[in-house]
Amino acid sequence: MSETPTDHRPGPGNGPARPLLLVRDLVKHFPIRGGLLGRPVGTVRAVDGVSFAVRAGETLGIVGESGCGKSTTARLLMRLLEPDGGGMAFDGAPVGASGGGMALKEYRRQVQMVFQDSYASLNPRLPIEDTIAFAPRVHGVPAREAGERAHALLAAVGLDPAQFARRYPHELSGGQRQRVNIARALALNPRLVLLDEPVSALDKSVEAQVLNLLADLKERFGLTYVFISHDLNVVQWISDRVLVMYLGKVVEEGPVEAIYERPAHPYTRALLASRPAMDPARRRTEPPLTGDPPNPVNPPSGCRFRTRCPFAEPVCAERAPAAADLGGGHAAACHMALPGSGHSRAGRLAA
Ligand SMILES: Nc1ncnc2c1ncn2[C@@H]1O[C@H](COP(=O)(O)OP(=O)(O)OP(=O)(O)O)[C@@H](O)[C@H]1O
Repeated sequence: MSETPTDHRPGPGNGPARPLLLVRDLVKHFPIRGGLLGRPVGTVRAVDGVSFAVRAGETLGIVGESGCGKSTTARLLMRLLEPDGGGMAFDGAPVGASGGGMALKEYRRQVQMVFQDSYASLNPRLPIEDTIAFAPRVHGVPAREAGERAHALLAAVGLDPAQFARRYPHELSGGQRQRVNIARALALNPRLVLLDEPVSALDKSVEAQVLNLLADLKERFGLTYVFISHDLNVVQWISDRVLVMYLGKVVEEGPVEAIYERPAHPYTRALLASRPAMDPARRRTEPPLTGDPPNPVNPPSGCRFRTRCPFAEPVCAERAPAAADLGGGHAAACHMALPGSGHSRAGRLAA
């Protein structure tokens, strides 16, 4: 390929509602070792039964406080970590499963990732055109073609190849380095790009430029994004649908308008009330988020948010809430959120 990546925009019979990635009951527990012998003394339940779908052509935002399992989920999706339970299917094929599934090598070509730390993910000893051309070379693309692809991608991310191709990472600004990382992620013509806090380390003005670039590239190449961030404003701007995580669980998901205008889970409501640009009138009526999340080694029984939830009732300690379908693809895992649950607060929370 001498030009930029293939256009993956959905064609006839290939509509945007089709799940490109299906994630079911994903689990990752990290053992904690202690003492001189390094014996297991506990388990961090980083991701604890997470299910969702990413539809072709959409941007799925994943939000939640630090430590809720966003990055672990991304690393599981990339298969940089092996899940302890659950699985994934890409375009209908089970990923990494023996017999008939999609081989990890092919999956890793179709799914690429951009990390927060723009410097750490680039090889400091390689000119950036060689970094971008590296993966295509490994996949057997001839050197000249891989070089042409690198130049086309540099141009696509707004870096003039004549000026930038032979530069090293330390000769670039943070925003320019993140553009190179985006170009590198597109070099194998992926269909899904996982973006883990891709703009969190950038100044606000540069952040806006990189977000606009990501939106343009998505449109131009028909990409699908999973966009992970703790910044609710950024997620609102870029996402079509949003997944809210708390202590290794999905607590709410839905179209971006539903999550931001009609949040149903007390955690989502508190998160939104805590963000800086929150509408002052609404902020006054919402209980703010207080304290830190509990230790994921020993999460609360029942609903994990109950220890910080102003609406918690005895039932919340007794059993974990199932996801209540609120219509239109909006769901919340809260005993109080299900309309018709008969609970006194149901109307108040779902209103
Ligand atoms: N390799 C590991 N070994 C042990 N615990 C880990 C490991 N990686 C992550 N964790 C723990 O798993 C939990 C989830 O971490 P994760 O990085 O996925 O959260 P996050 O939502 O991405 O947070 P942040 O925004 O701070 O990166 C945390 O309690 C974290 O300390």
